[in-house]
Amino acid sequence: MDTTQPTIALIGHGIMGEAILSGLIRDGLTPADHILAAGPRVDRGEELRDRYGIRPFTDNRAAAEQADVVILSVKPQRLDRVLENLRGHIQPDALIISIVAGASIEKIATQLGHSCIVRSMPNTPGQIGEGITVWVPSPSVNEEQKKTVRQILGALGQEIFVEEENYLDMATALSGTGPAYVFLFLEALIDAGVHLGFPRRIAEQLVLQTVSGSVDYYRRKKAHPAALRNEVTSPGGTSAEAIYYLEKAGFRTAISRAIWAAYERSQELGKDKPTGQLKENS
Ligand SMILES: NC(=O)C1=CN([C@@H]2O[C@H](COP(=O)(O)OP(=O)(O)OC[C@H]3O[C@@H](n4cnc5c(N)ncnc54)[C@H](OP(=O)(O)O)[C@@H]3O)[C@@H](O)[C@H]2O)C=CC1
Ligand SMILES: O=C(O)[C@@H]1CCC=N1
Repeated sequence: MDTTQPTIALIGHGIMGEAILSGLIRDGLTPADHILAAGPRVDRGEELRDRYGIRPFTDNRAAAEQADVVILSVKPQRLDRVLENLRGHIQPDALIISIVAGASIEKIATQLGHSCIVRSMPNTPGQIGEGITVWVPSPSVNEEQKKTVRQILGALGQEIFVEEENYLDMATALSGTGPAYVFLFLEALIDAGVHLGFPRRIAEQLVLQTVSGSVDYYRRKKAHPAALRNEVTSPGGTSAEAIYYLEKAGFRTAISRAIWAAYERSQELGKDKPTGQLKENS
């Protein structure tokens, strides 16, 4: 094992944990034997070892004790127990990177008894290096460590450094949760195509290329989305008719309210005892 390379421990090796470790290996940033992936299921650890060559652990402490960088990638509801268990088992100069929705730097620092923390919010397209991550460091993260953070998070795609932690709850609502909105929209369009009478395969092809083509067009034209929408919207035409119905159904308001709800939920998840209560009529 090359001792000059940092050792990275992932505490939680689910969807996002795998996205991070696969990105690190794919980009040649970390040799697989420097990645320790901890989680309760032996079969999952073995699956990741066989697929990537990483070192699996079922004991979080054993992994964290050896690591220069500890990445917290468990569900928010598991975090309290995990932090309590890890307290006193982190190297004094280790860097902690959390991707846990809602969990504040202060909460992690207090529960872990460690001050060098980065809070981040990636998203699932990071699994193919096409994600975006927003991150904020605690004051004790030094410049060298910030470089390390950029490299690690860069393995998931783009990364954006921010200085205000409140942006993290906002990013959780917009980009962290964002793929869920996009997939729901894709699903709704495909189902509408099938409802019209298209075979599903053709509806999927039409929707996928329309959405990806529109995104690429927007990226290249650098025009306001409303200007590009107007290009499609002839007076008295089909687009004007469809958009009238979407606006009448409260399309924009529904999206805006959904994102505010996700933002508030992210703030709630950071509280000591996050609940799973559904807020009816809100
Ligand atoms: N999914 C997403 O789109 C995004 C998620 N996040 C954040 O990433 C974090 C992980 O989410 P995600 O990867 O989706 O969730 P997963 O459920 O896929 O992964 C969580 C992993 O943690 C493991 N685990 C459970 N308990 C412990 C424990 N005590 N110690 C160590 N590992 C444990 C689970 O094992 P087992 O399955 O055996 O229980 C599982 O492998 C969350 O905090 C979430 O907020 C951030 C951005 C995007
Ligand atoms: O639903 C969730 O809690 C996570 C956080 C970001 C995306 N999904």
